[in-house]
Amino acid sequence: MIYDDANKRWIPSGSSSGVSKVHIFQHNFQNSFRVVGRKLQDHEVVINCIIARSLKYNQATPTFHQWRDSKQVYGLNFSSKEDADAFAKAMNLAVETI
Ligand SMILES: CC(=O)N[C@@H](Cc1ccccc1Cl)C(=O)N1CC[C@@H]2C=C[C@H]3CC[C@@H](C(=O)N4CC[C@@H]5C=C[C@H]6CC[C@@H](C(=O)O)N6C(=O)[C@H]54)N3C(=O)[C@H]21
Repeated sequence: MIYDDANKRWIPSGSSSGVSKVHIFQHNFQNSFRVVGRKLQDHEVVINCIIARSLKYNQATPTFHQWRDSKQVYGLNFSSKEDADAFAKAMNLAVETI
């Protein structure tokens, strides 16, 4: 999800709401990481953002985590606490590695 600051509400990122698979890719040579999320149904890319060293990852609830970059705030509504924990672990590891 993306936070629509103008209208003070969360909106599904991408063309419609739906379940996506979210990965963290490591770029070997540039020691950089990128979060990419794609809709399960049609593979639409719904999130694609670089993880910066300064990223602060906020676990607002056990299944809703969020972070911001210079442009916007990203939110992930996880389908399970286990998924949320696994993603948070990978995200924090990525931020520490940069
Ligand atoms: C200092 C700073 O930037 N602070 C950020 C957080 C942050 C801290 C440290 C580093 C990075 C970040 Cl990002 C910040 O405060 N932001 C980021 C934008 C977000 C917007 C709204 C308000 C409304 C209340 C709260 C919220 O979003 N919350 C509560 C749990 C709740 C859970 C599910 C998601 C699902 C969709 C929506 C809903 O339920 O309908 N929703 C929610 O409603 C979800 N909040 C926030 O959370 C707000």
